[in-house]
Amino acid sequence: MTVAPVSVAETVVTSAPKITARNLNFYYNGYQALKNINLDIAERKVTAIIGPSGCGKSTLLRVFNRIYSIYPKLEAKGEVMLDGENILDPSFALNRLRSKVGMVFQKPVPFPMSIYDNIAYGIKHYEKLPRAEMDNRVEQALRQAALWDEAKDKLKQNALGLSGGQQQRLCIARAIALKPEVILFDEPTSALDPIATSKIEQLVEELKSQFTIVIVTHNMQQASRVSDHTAFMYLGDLVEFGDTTMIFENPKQKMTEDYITGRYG
Ligand SMILES: Nc1ncnc2c1ncn2[C@@H]1O[C@H](COP(=O)(O)OP(=O)(O)OP(=O)(O)O)[C@@H](O)[C@H]1O
Repeated sequence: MTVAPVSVAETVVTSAPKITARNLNFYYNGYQALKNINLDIAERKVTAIIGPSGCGKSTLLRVFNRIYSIYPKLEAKGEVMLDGENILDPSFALNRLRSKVGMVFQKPVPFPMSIYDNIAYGIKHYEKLPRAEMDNRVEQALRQAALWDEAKDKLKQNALGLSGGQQQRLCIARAIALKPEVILFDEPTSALDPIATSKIEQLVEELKSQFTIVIVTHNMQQASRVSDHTAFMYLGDLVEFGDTTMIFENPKQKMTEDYITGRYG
C-alpha cells in the first residue's frame, strides 16, 4: 500500500518547534524503517506517536537521542534539528545530546544500587557537586517524579525493592535529574497496572510545563488523554499529524480513522 506522506504545511505546531525532523530516513542494515519523515515537535507540549506494531514509532523516538549510533550498520539520513542544530551531525557530541534529551524505556530498569545512587550516578557523570547540593538535586528530582513521599525514608535501600510503578517513577526522576530539555517516553506504562499507569500519566501532564515530551504508546486512550499533538505512522511513513483532538475526532486519512477505531492494528 502506498501512503501519501504528510506535508509539513499540514502540521500544527505554531510556535517555534523544539525538534524538527526533515526528510528523515532510517535504515537497519539496508532495511528502511523510516521513510522521509517531516515532523515538528512543539516545545513544552506532549507529542504522541501511535501506529501498529512495526510501523517505526520506537525507531523515530530513538533517532531523537541517537541511541542507534553504537551500531555500525544503522544509519539515519536527513536532518533532526534541536533548537536549530542538527543532532544527526557527528559533530553534535553524544554526551551533550544525552544531557539535553533524556529517555524513559518501556521496562523500568533501575541500576542495582540505592534509590539515592540511582539518581546521583547520572548527575556525577556530568557535574561535580558538593554533598549538600547533590542531596538537594536528588530530592528535587524525586519530588518532580512524585516519588519523594514514598522514597524519602529509604533512600539508602536498593531500588530493586521498589514496586514496578515506583521503579518507573525512579527512572523518570533519573532522567529529570540531568535537567534535560526533552524527555522521550517509549511505552512507559505498558508493564504497569492501571493505578501506576494513571500516576505516570498525571506526571507527564505535570512535567510538560518544564519539558518537551514525546511519548510512544499503543494505548489510544492514553494518547488522547496525555498528548497535545499526535503523529500516526504506518510502515515507516508518517501518515497524519495534528492536534490530538483532531486526530481522534476528525482524522483526515481513512487509515488513521481505521486504526484509532480499532479496525486494524
Ligand atoms: N535492530 C533492528 N534490526 C533490524 N530491524 C529492526 C530493528 N529494530 C526494528 N527493526 C524493524 O524496523 C521496523 C520498525 O520497528 P520499530 O521497533 O521502530 O516499530 P514500532 O512501531 O516501535 O513497533 P512496536 O510497536 O511493535 O514496538 C520494523 O519492521 C522492525 O522489524
